This record gives sequence, structure tokens and C-alpha cells, in this order.
Amino acid sequence: MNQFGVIVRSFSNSAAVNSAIKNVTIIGGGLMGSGIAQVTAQAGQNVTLVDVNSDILAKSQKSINNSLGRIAKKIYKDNPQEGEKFAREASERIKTATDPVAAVKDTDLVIEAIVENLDVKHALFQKLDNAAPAHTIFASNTSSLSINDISSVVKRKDRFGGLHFFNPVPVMRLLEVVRGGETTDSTFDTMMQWGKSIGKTCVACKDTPGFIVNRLLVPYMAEALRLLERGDASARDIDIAMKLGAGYPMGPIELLDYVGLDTTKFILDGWNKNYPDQPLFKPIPILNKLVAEGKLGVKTGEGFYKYDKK
Ligand SMILES: CC(=O)CC(=O)SCCNC(=O)CCNC(=O)[C@H](O)C(C)(C)COP(=O)(O)OP(=O)(O)OC[C@H]1O[C@@H](n2cnc3c(N)ncnc32)[C@H](O)[C@@H]1OP(=O)(O)O
Ligand SMILES: NC(=O)C1=CN([C@@H]2O[C@H](COP(=O)(O)OP(=O)(O)OC[C@H]3O[C@@H](n4cnc5c(N)ncnc54)[C@H](O)[C@@H]3O)[C@@H](O)[C@H]2O)C=CC1
Repeated sequence: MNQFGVIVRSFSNSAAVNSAIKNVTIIGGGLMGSGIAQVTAQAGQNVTLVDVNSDILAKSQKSINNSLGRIAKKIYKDNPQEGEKFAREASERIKTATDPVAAVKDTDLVIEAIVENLDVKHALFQKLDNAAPAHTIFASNTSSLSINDISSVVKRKDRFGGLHFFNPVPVMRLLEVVRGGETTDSTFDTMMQWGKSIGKTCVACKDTPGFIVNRLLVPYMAEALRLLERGDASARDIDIAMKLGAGYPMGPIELLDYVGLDTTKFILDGWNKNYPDQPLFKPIPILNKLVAEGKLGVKTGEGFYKYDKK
């Protein structure tokens, strides 16, 4: 299996990792849900991707097909026909739906990737808990909320955990597997095994704010904005500095635009509310202003920088 979760014999000698999970329902077809749907389908599993309307789902399918095309070109560079077949078959494994309750009736794993808002996530999981089979594991891709807080509204707390992916999902190799307070060993092991089955490198983490990556990355991006606000350096120079001086693939301000300014604001606001004494989590006026103006980064065509609308 290669790093894209695709079993290609000529690319690797390692055996495919089996998982008890065959049918996966992903709720939220935005930036992250689309990527999670794609990597799951690439690994040969059946996916149902759910969002609030069919226009959004059509956009998700378009971005999945674009990404599959890029990956197919890379791994089947000497065999374009095989590449087309791979992309078509993966795409066909993804069904779309607008009713989350019907979409979990026959599924082994539900991964929630909707807006980073506890009340909205609660309303969704409450509905799903009664509808999904008893064995089904629920997971959230939350960036910053507590898994215990999210799972507080369901009965299946033992079959609930965090599966935290990174953007862009088809390229980033890490998956943080998060154990909530009541997650059983069996649920945790199944989630780990599933992560491996889709080609990700899994790390384990407790239910601590930001898990591993965001606890380090979000304060770093916030400090970059404070540097910018103080007028100590321009956005472009901060980005160049961290790329050429620290070897990061993107500078912190480019990365903020890439992640979505609304998502980062949600994260900081939530942590500031829970940890008011932590200076690293304080609100950042320049970030709040852009979000209020609807400039959310790459996805809206403008954030700290401007982008061509796709
Ligand atoms: C907020 C949270 O909760 C957690 C998070 O996600 S935090 C954010 C984590 N993500 C990061 O830190 C991303 C940092 N950036 C990067 O790693 C890189 O800039 C990047 C992979 C995004 C793009 O890489 P790049 O070299 O700048 O651009 P680009 O040449 O377009 O892409 C590199 C490769 O990835 C591929 N690629 C990029 N995006 C892709 C996508 N969505 N689908 C498929 N392939 C993709 C490209 O085809 C390209 O392949 P080749 O090298 O074979 O040509
Ligand atoms: N943006 C990022 O880099 C990362 C985000 N995350 C987390 O993933 C989750 C999703 O983030 P993004 O994909 O960036 O957001 P997004 O805004 O791109 O997509 C969210 C999608 O969920 C849909 N949605 C909202 N409520 C819904 C509901 N009740 N039922 C069905 N669909 C619903 C929206 O229509 C939208 O398409 C958030 O919890 C975020 O914190 C995790 C890792 C990285």
C-alpha cells in the first residue's frame, strides 16, 4: 500500500491492512469531509457522503474527482488507462445523500466533519444515535472541541472517539486517533486499524485541547498574526521567513488561509472561553475582522491573500 492508501503492487511490498469497517458514512462534504470520503474510497471501502443540499454535494464530488485525477496521474504515470480506472472506481464507491439519519442505517463507522460548533454537532449525533446499528462507531474530526463534550449527548460513549485528519487529506499522511474518557480498547483498536487500512500513519492521543498537532500549530499561527498586527513584519515576509528559515512547506499566514480563517477563529474562541488565563488563546482583532467580512481564506477567494476563485 502506498501513502495514498492505494494498493499498488509495484509501489510497495507491504501487505494491505484489513479493517472490520467496510461501510463508512461521512457527514459534512466540505474541505475535510470530501478528503476523508476520497481516501476511504481509494482504500476500497464504500462511502456515503452527507451534506445539507445537493449543490454542496456536487461541489464535493467535483473536488474529489479533481484530486483523484491528480493522484492517479502520479501513481499510474506510466499507465494512464489504469489511472483512469482507479479514479473512476474510487469515485463510484462514493454515494451522496442529504438525509443523515437514513445514511447511517447500514454503516460501520460514522465520521462527522461538519462545522466546528458544539451545539450543531450535538444536534447531529443525537439524531444519529437512535438510527445507527448498535455496532457502529461514531467519530468526530473536530479540530479543537473535546471528544467527551461532543459524545456527552449519545448513549454509545464506549463506541465514540476522535479521528482527526489534516488538510489536504489525500496528501497529509497523519491521522490522530483520540481516546475519549469512555472509549473502550476495542473501539480504539478498531479506529487505529481502520486508519492504517486507509494508508494513514496513526498516532494516539488523549482528549486534550488541540490533541497533538493543533495544540502546537494554532498558537504558532496566532503568534504570527500578533507579529503582523504589531507591524513587526509583513505577511509575505513572515511566510518567507518560516519557509526558508524553518523549512515549513507553507508560511503560517498562508496556512491560516488554507485551513480557513473561520475554523481558526472557532478554535481560538473556544479555547479562550475555556482557558481565559492563557495569553496564547486571546482573540486576534485582525482575524476577527476578516471573518466578519466573509474573507475566510482560499475557500472564499480571499483571506490574508487573494486567490483565483475555482
Ligand atoms: C486545522 C486542523 O485541524 C488540522 C490541519 O489540517 S492543520 C493544516 C495541516 N496542513 C499543512 O500544514 C499543510 C502544509 N502545506 C503542505 O504540506 C504543502 O504546501 C501542500 C501539500 C499543501 C501543497 O504542496 P506544494 O508543494 O506547496 O504544492 P503542490 O505542488 O500543488 O502540491 C504538492 C503535491 O501534492 C499534491 N496535492 C496537493 N494537494 C492535493 C490534493 N488536494 N489532492 C491530491 N493531490 C494534491 C500535488 O499534486 C503535488 O504532487 P507532486 O509533488 O507529485 O506534483
Ligand atoms: N479546515 C481544516 O483544515 C480542518 C478542519 N477540521 C475540522 O473538520 C470539521 C469540518 O471542517 P471543514 O471541512 O474545514 O469545514 P467546511 O466548512 O469546509 O465544511 C463543513 C461542511 O459541513 C456541512 N454541514 C454543516 N452542518 C451540517 C449538518 N448538520 N449536516 C450535514 N452537513 C453539514 C456544510 O454544509 C459544509 O459543507 C470541523 O470540525 C473542523 O474543525 C479538522 C482538520 C482540519
